[in-house]
Amino acid sequence: MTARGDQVQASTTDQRLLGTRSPASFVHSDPWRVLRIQSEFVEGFGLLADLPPAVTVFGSARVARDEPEYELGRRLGAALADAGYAVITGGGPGAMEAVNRGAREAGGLSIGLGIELPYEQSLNEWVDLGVSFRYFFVRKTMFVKYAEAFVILPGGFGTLDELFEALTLLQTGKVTGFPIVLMGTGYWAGLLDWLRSTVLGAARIKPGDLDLVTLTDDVDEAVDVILRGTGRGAAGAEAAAADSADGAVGAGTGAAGVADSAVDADSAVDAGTGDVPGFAGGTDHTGRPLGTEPR
Ligand SMILES: C/C(=C\CNc1ncnc2c1ncn2[C@@H]1O[C@H](COP(=O)(O)O)[C@@H](O)[C@H]1O)CO
Repeated sequence: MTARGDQVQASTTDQRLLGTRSPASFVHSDPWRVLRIQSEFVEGFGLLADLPPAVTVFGSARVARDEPEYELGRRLGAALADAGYAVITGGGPGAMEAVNRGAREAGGLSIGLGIELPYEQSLNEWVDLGVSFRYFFVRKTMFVKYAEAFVILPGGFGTLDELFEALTLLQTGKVTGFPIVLMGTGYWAGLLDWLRSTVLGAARIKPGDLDLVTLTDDVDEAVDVILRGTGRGAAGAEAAAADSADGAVGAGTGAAGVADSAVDADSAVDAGTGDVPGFAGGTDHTGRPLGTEPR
């Protein structure tokens, strides 16, 4: 910038920064919030950049520990860990806790991306690596950017929001080769019927849009769909071979991709060893800040 004559200010930027005490209300202004938003992205990217291949699982915060859905989440977390995936959840109670718990118990990496809520809320005790976000939209970016697939367990508004965001990202081609598995045939049947009869009936979606999800009650099938859809393991190699024989390319085939230039192609995933080179900035399951030591 050049300022001459009347445009020259009486003080320098440094003088104003160092010499004036801003009113506290400044921290509630939008420019200040932009900095906070940026810092959440930086913290999230920094924490998660070196994750091994991961799957994000959504589901109700209100599932009790003695409900069958809790057991389902726990088995799913364990099966994903056994298949070599880190597991990412919202870090809360209910189905999120069940999935984190299953992953930890099976020796997998259990991640929780919490959200600041009006009432006190901490990450569940089964989270090994976690961070809490102020802003839903920043947290949502992390769920997509650092996972190769979504599994959606039965849930309420939060889960439905996450399901439909995932569907929209796939439908609009913002992400590709990104399996979405809905678990709980009985729970989701009514919604899928309505989508088929009313939404598809009114031509508000196209027939292929309903093929973007796989519906199952079977944990092994869910994992198999993910391995195939992301081109991993024996199931993935088989699916890739079938694709190349058919010359077919499309959603659910080949390695997962993200059709957004903001997302790095080489997102530092160490698929070879599954090692997690070193995390800083998060908390462990006791709430202690994680150090910079490699795990
Ligand atoms: C309501 C209760 C706790 C809320 N705590 C949450 N912690 C973390 N993530 C949450 C929480 N509530 C909703 N979410 C997100 O939405 C999905 C669950 O929403 P639903 O309406 O319960 O289906 C979940 O996947 C999270 O990402 C009770 O203590």
